[in-house]
Amino acid sequence: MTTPLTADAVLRAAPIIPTITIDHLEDAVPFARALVDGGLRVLEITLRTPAAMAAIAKIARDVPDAIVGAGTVLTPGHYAAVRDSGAVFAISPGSSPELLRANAAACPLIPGVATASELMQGMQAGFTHFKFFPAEASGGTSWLRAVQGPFAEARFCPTGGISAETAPNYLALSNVLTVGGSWMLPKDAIVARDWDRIRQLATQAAALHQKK
Ligand SMILES: O=C(O)C(=O)C[C@H](O)[C@H](O)COP(=O)(O)O
Repeated sequence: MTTPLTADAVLRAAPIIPTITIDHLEDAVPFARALVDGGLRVLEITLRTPAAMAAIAKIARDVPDAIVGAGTVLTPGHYAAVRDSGAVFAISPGSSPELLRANAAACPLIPGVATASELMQGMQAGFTHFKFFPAEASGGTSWLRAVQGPFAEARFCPTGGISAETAPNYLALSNVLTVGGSWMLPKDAIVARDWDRIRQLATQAAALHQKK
């Protein structure tokens, strides 16, 4: 078995992490290939559909350049299933004491936070890398700037309500390693299986990267 990537390496591997919901398992590989070909290799597959877990396993097997992880990891049970599915990382919109106790050695867990208290709980449990969710609704770049002082070691993947227009403002912050979002995945393109369009939108999203 290969050495697992750290949360830091996962979040530094691409400037933007698309948050992907897979309705049809047969879409998983062409969808992932389009994103990777466009320059977005870190993929968050949300556990919102019955196909999600099998989609992660298929992408892990068939798209070797992808760094595929699971999103919407809400419970230790989800985390354990994700770890066994071939996911390289697990990311959560929030954090519970039970989830923070998960042994994250084999598959880095990136818990979600939206308050200073949640950040303190996560850091006390040994985490330094977090999803900031829901980013726009929780204070956006102002929140991230405000926590730089008291929580200098914390690093973030802000997600939730971010667009192509606002992503560069987040990427300019020193405590932001990457930005998550679904703005480059329009529903009509997915339904039409227009993977060329997804690849073009991924290319545009990857170009937002400024200095990371
Ligand atoms: O399901 C999860 O684990 C989440 O954390 C939520 C997703 O990351 C956001 O829904 C993506 O945000 P949008 O770019 O606003 O679509």
